[in-house]
Amino acid sequence: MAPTSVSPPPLRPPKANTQKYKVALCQLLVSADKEENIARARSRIEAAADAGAMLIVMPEIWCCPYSMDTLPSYAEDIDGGASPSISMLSEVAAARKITIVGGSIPEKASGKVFNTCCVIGTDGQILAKHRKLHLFEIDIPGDIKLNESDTSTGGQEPTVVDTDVGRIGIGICHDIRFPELAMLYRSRGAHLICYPSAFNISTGELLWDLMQKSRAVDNQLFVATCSPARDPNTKSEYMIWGHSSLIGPFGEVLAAARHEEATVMGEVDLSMIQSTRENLPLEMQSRGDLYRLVDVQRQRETASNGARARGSGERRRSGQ
Ligand SMILES: NC(=O)CC(=O)C(=O)O
Repeated sequence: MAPTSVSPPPLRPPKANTQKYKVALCQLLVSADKEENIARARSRIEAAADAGAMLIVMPEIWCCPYSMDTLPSYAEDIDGGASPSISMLSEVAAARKITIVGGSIPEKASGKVFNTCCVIGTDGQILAKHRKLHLFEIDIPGDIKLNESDTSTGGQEPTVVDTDVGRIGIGICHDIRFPELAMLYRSRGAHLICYPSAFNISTGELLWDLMQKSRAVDNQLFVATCSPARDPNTKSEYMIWGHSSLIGPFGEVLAAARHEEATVMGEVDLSMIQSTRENLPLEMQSRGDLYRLVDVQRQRETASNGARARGSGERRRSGQ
């Protein structure tokens, strides 16, 4: 099948028609005690909502330590309704009428473990579930070695979701390294891409700022990242980088944490997307005659819809 190029739909206003709103990034200190983590997260989210945040972004793996050895023992059955972490997020979202990008938690489903982000709407319902697509595999001799695929399974679907505060694309940590995913989200009309993350100090110092700004400026949209806080007393070799940030469509740093526990707030002004794209019209300048993004998922859907339509046409003609 010939690839079809992808151009973005016009940006739709968010459901609540909110052009400007506050985002809170809750950079939580995470311990081995799940109940304590949930209680801590709840009080940070409530405090951020009280301070006016309409969108809260949580870290990658915030209900337990980001440790491949112990992760599966903390996994929760989200679809089976046995997830204390997601229940808490739903309760708070509904009570405070806020949207939550719920970081990620280990999810157990079909005998597997996924690294999963739930997006919760202002009525407390799960609007979308994103399973980390690209598992983190790294081996720098003498520095860091980690294989997420030893314990986790990768997801199969990119995630773009309409919320009261706009259209949001989701990636989890290592997903940020794949520019095509962010381009796909832009092509599907995302205003903001959220990357709950848990970068470590080996990669974070050089790459963290660079990648979040790149995803934002390449696609001329907002990027929000949220990490757990660094625990200076950790016995784990995996030392968290931190530095949760909100980046604007021109690469502006609108909010940034350091490495310790903190909630940082920044403002998203959706009109900045349009003005950046008018001031610097990359979309119009891009050379679609030389290169282009292919939305493989949409292409598959179109092909299978076409096959279904042809099948039913043939059945009608043959009187079946
Ligand atoms: N959790 C991760 O995916 C970590 C990562 O990407 C990193 O560079 O650190």
